[in-house]
Amino acid sequence: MKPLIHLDHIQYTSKERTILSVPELSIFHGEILGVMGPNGAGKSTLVKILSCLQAPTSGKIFYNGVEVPAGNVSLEQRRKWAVVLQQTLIFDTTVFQNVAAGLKIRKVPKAMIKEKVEYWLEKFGISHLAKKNAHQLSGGEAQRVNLARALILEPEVLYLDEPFSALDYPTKVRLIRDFSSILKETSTTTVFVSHDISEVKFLTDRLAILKLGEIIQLGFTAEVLQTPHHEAASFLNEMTLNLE
Ligand SMILES: Nc1ncnc2c1ncn2[C@@H]1O[C@H](COP(=O)(O)OP(=O)(O)OP(=O)(O)O)[C@@H](O)[C@H]1O
Repeated sequence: MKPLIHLDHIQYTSKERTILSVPELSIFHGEILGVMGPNGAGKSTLVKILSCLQAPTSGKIFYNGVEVPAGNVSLEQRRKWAVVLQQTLIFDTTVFQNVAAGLKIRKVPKAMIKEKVEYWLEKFGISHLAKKNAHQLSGGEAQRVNLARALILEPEVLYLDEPFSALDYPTKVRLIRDFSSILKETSTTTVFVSHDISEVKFLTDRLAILKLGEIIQLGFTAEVLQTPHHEAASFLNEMTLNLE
């Protein structure tokens, strides 16, 4: 199977320090790839390089088999993906206008914007908030707006960098359940950075464990979690430590 995205000998160095070194990584159409690893392992750097927010120091990125000029990506190419971060980037206007923002920039006709926004507000269970100022939302509501704003653009790839980490547990569970069915329905190829094993177990098809800028294990999520290799095992054990 031909990958949607392929990294070939990607390195990112800063002040002679290697922050990321990925000899090879393929991401396939419709899959949800989880990325876990300790603080500073290079997870966000990987997402920034995959989404061309940051150019690698060396190496090549292929999208649908075609090399992407990492430092000089066209707007058309950039619009094929959406990035959602932990901090919600909400504009000081209504929820409706927040979700509509990307379509307006793309000059989509008004009637179609209305139809699409209503559809996505409904999908994320926030139709009742359409007229509310988005700055008055709870964290969970704001993250729903953020995700709706990304998915309304029908991105070919969705990059999520710890989008649920600021939410309380029940809010997180409800949002992840809704979000998981939306991702399955839309078959959106997704890269999902998380610190939470249960999130990763529930949402992802494959899992990459990163340590000191290198992928130390990559495989089907259930297999990686059940039979982690030596170094991945010690990281996963630390993740499940409790205070008792
Ligand atoms: N542009 C940069 N210049 C210099 N150092 C950087 C740069 N970007 C990241 N780093 C460093 O690279 C390492 C990896 O950072 P990154 O944010 O990718 O890690 P992470 O795995 O996402 O961490 P966390 O779990 O804490 O969010 C860190 O030590 C960080 O300080």
